[in-house]
Amino acid sequence: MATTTPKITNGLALGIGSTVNSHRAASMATSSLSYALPTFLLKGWLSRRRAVRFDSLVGGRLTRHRVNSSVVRVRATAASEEQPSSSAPAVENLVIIGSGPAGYTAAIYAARANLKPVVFEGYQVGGVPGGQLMTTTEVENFPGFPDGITGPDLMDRMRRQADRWGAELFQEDVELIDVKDSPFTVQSSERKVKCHSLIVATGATAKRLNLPREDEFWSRGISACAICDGASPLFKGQVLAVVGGGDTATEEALYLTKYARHVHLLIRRDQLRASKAMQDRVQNNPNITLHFNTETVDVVSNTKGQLSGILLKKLDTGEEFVLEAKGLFYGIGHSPNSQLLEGQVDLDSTGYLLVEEGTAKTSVEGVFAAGDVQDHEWRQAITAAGSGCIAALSVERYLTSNNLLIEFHQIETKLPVFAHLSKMQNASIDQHSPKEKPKTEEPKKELTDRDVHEGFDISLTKHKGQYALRKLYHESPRLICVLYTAPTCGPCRTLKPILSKVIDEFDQNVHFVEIDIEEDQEIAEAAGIMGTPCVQFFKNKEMLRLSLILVYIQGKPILYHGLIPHAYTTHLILDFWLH
Ligand SMILES: Cc1cc2nc3c(=O)[nH]c(=O)nc-3n(C[C@H](O)[C@H](O)[C@H](O)COP(=O)(O)OP(=O)(O)OC[C@H]3O[C@@H](n4cnc5c(N)ncnc54)[C@H](O)[C@@H]3O)c2cc1C
Ligand SMILES: NC(=O)c1ccc[n+]([C@@H]2O[C@H](COP(=O)([O-])OP(=O)(O)OC[C@H]3O[C@@H](n4cnc5c(N)ncnc54)[C@H](OP(=O)(O)O)[C@@H]3O)[C@@H](O)[C@H]2O)c1
Repeated sequence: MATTTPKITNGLALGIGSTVNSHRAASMATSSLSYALPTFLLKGWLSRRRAVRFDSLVGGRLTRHRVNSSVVRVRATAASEEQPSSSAPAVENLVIIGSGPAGYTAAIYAARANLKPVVFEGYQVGGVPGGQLMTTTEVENFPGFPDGITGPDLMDRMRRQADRWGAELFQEDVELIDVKDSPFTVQSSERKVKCHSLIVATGATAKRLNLPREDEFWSRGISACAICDGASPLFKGQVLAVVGGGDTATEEALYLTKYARHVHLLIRRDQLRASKAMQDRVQNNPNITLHFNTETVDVVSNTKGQLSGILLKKLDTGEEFVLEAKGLFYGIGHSPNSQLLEGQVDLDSTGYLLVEEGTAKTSVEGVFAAGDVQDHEWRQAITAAGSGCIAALSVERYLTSNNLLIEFHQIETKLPVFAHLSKMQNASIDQHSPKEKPKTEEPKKELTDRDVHEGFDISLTKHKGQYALRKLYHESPRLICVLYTAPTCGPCRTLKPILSKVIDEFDQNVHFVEIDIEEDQEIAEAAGIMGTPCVQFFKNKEMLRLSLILVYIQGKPILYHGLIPHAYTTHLILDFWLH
């Protein structure tokens, strides 16, 4: 964090240390591979741009402020205390790892207790930021929403609530923790944080079947997210299969009936594990066939190399046969995301974090666990949220009883200094912009009647829909970035605002088009989209094979099973193409 020389303004010593330190917006492969370019998710580029810190000397006391949207937080230390040097790493009260219902609930409680929790929301390990509910449609059992709420909406509300109360949110993966020495160390992809307490709320990740040909057809017929990929042209009007017998599998089967000709549910036992309500729904749906005692052995392909069927084995008779289907969706449960904790905290034999019964306490004092990572039984959004609350309240007690707690008071402020700082923050962001905006604006074209009718204006950077894409494909001299989304796709929501920010930086050099694959099926089909979100780039009527460029930029092979797990940044990709 670069801190400028403090200057005295109205009795405040201001040292602006914006957290802006990078323009990177790294990409992440999630579910689909389109030509050479896989699905993208971009890192929390914005999250590093939000905070402005300053210190003040008022009445002989050093006070640390942090301006963050509507809140100034004030940390008061006695005048006699040694003042921390700006380079000395502070020890945080609490770090929370995870951004599902458990992580955000813990963040809300801890922030309201003035602990100023640091939250690592995750980026590409352990699922999507926002957690498992980002991959579902309606959540009908979370109290307070009598008409239901979509998973992504619910998570968006929780995030905003945590943010509003001053939790410090970083969309980064935690890569390493050390809880053997106190204070603990938490190392993310971007920073190292010392803390007195830790809440692990890393949730769980969808399991794979590990079929012999799984890698070959992953994102080309096999998917673990019906909500993300079900609407893609590859699956529309086709016969599909879902494997699993729990709530996830039954929900996915029901969802897929919206698009598929017929759905087969492949259940390994002679009964479903799903809740009664879900069992009733699948059993009463004429578009779903249930196959009990059925093991999924492998997938088979046709002469064109497309997935064309599923090799099944009847466990009661031993008979093997091929079921014709164009897609296979996994709904076989989740494994706890506890790899980080191995060797640090006690886990059970299946990897779940062990907690003292009825508490959030793990085997290490000061380390607490919440949500699915410690719960192999209930695994619901509300139980995860509840355990997040318990963990945060436990942390508060722990810090108080060990005399470690430093309070960060929340002051809702309309102080002039806030407005002043906001301006400085914006200035600081502009200052850090990697590129000057071009001095000469592209001349606006005259609008034709058709343009007006369709609302198309080529001088604008951002567009929507296939008409715009066709026009730009033929007429735009710029790099065209196309984002394919689906209305129910949670990861698309995570990606959109971040990608939009990256596009803003390259404003006059790029055209951006969002294609809703449900609305513009034809173009999604022509583009070979197999899942969402998916990004493609075009220049001079040619699609750019970016994976090759990514390899070239990084100077080492980064393709992994056809996806880019930790690729270079879209920012750099755009940079490369623009220069
Ligand atoms: C398709 C589907 C539908 C569901 N529908 C419902 C429903 O309708 N009602 C209901 O009650 N429950 C539902 N559930 C279950 C519910 O989603 C989970 O019980 C709940 O999300 C668990 O919350 P969590 O906070 O423990 O973890 P998760 O939601 O799994 O979140 C974990 C978070 O940790 C982050 N993370 C992981 N590793 C790291 C790391 N190293 N660094 C930083 N961050 C990391 C991930 O990015 C993720 O954000 C559903 C589950 C699925 C899969
Ligand atoms: N609407 C909702 O409320 C909702 C929606 C989704 C999830 N959830 C909750 O989230 C939690 C997780 O649910 P889930 O459905 O993801 O997981 P789950 O309850 O653990 O069910 C997993 C299913 O997959 C089967 N399975 C596991 N491994 C398999 C394999 N290798 N081959 C074939 N089948 C296999 C299991 O079979 P067996 O039964 O034989 O073990 C089981 O039927 C649950 O607590 C659930 O209630 C709730």
